[in-house]
Amino acid sequence: HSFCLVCQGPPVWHKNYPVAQGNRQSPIDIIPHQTSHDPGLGPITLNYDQCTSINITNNGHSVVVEFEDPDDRSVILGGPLDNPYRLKQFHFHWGGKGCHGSEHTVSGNSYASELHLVHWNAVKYKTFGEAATAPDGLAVLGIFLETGDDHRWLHMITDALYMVKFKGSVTDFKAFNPKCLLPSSLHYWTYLGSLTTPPLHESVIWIVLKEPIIVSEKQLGKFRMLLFTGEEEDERIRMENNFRPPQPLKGRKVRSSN
Ligand SMILES: CC(C)NC[C@H](O)COc1ccc(S(N)(=O)=O)cc1
Ligand SMILES: [Zn+2]
Repeated sequence: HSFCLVCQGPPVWHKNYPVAQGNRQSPIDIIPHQTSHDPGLGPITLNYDQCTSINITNNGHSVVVEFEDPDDRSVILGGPLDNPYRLKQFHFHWGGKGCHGSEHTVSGNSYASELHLVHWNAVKYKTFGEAATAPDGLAVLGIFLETGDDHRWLHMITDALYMVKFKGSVTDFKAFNPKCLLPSSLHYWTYLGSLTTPPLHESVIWIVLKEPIIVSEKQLGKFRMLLFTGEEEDERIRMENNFRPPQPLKGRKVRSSN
């Protein structure tokens, strides 16, 4: 079964996607004391105030909230970025009950889950698809999720998950501003990497926030009621452990904002 990360997952992706064994694959294990502090790295800015989410969908790999991106209404800028990058979608990766599910790890430790806010360089490229194949085409902001108290805004997402239980389902999800999912500090690590699922394009400038957000086990559990399988399939496989393990650093530098 294609979704099973054991039989058809990361270990065999290189057969159809040889770039899986490339020199700038993601995620990676971030070792903080081995990162280089770069005083030239400024802060990142998220201009999400004119945010226009459209829908929420189960694409068989994750749950994705998509945005209208006809102009620079919602952009990330600064930090390692030479241009503003437009918000296209955000999605999550998570584990099974009680076990961890982040993609990036920190000194070998993984978090319960990881949120990815996916942006594309609309200054240099005409479409997301074109940007997704260019070395400076995408900027993904990674935010770790740690279990603890309820997150006061995450319920807006988890309350909608029952509507997109099956692979291929989509439902309206308007006017959600992901700024409410940010931690208090925007300090980050940054490095050059890739998409963490096929086609694994080496087109991502990764910006991983150091501070996790706190969500409850109950909220996280609602992600695990999603299914990898479609409504018409008789097998019902829970969507969990949809994360790629860390990949070789291959000599890359990880920089730290401060
Ligand atoms: C190549 C384009 C057109 N299609 C890409 C496809 O939608 C997958 O897009 C993505 C987008 C983001 C990521 S992650 N986990 O690295 O943030 C993975 C795959
Ligand atoms: Zn992702």
